[in-house]
Amino acid sequence: MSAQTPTRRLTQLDLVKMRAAGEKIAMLTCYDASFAKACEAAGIDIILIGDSLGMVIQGHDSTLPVTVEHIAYHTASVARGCQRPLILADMPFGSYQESPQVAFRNAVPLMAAGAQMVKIEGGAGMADTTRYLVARGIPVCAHVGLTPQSVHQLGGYRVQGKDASGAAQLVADSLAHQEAGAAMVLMEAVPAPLAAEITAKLAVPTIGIGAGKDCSGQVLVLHDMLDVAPGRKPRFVRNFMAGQDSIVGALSAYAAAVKDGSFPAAEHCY
Ligand SMILES: Nc1nc(=O)c2c([nH]1)NC[C@@H]1CN(c3ccc(C(=O)N[C@@H](CCC(=O)O)C(=O)O)cc3)CN21
Ligand SMILES: CC(C)C(=O)C(=O)O
Ligand SMILES: [Mg+2]
Repeated sequence: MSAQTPTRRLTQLDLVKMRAAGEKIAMLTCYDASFAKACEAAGIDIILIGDSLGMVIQGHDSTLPVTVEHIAYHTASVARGCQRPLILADMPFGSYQESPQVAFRNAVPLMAAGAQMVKIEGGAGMADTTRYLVARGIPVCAHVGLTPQSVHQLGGYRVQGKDASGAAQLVADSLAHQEAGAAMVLMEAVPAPLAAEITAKLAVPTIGIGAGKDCSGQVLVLHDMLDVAPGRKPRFVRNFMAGQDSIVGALSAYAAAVKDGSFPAAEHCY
């Protein structure tokens, strides 16, 4: 954007235009106002207030203990810190699975806190919830593939869609959410060729994390790509702090690498 362009929040319509224009969408998780300001300075398009905050902020070993109140608190903090990025809030474990009605009730405080879209995990079985929220004015991003809130059912944080039936299921899951009105589909830890096939089949933008370079955009967990904590990281993480002397520099390097297609490289893919 030029300096003259008035700053306003990106909307789901802007994401559709970006996909159509072939401009990659750069998304990052973020949980507070100061980092939101840094994300904005770096040209990040979408900020996700992820339930990964349960792990990187709260120190739990899964995302399951995160509540609607936690996400709302961090969403309000992020919203105060930036003007341009689209604000996407995760619906946490237990806040939407029971029924579409419960999902709507719990999406309300997230939208009131400043979210423009909410994200729910799950396949075709959650499409009716997407439909219910969308019919009531709440844009939805569907999160398919590796769905961390189901870690105990999946038997760990494992790559999804590796065999033919798993791949067919992921295609069906993504199409079901699009048909139900999802504005965006996020795919986590799926083979790159499968994510490319799904992106080609869908009209809505797709966001990948460990899903190859052919998605419409990419997302990473902020603390992972800044290499805040030592230790083993998922294959899809790249340390963008390396060679940078500031946080905004690292975030800008990430945005640039997403936009020019150099991230993710083959070494980050399944
Ligand atoms: N800090 C952080 N980063 C994340 O990306 C993240 C979270 N937390 N919390 C919620 C989930 C959990 N995530 C994870 C965690 C580990 C792997 C992982 O290590 N995967 C193996 C793949 C194993 C296989 O081949 O099936 C890998 O080696 O990448 C993937 C996603 C992604 N999300
Ligand atoms: C890893 C991303 C996609 C997420 O859902 C989160 O940060 O909670
Ligand atoms: Mg999440």
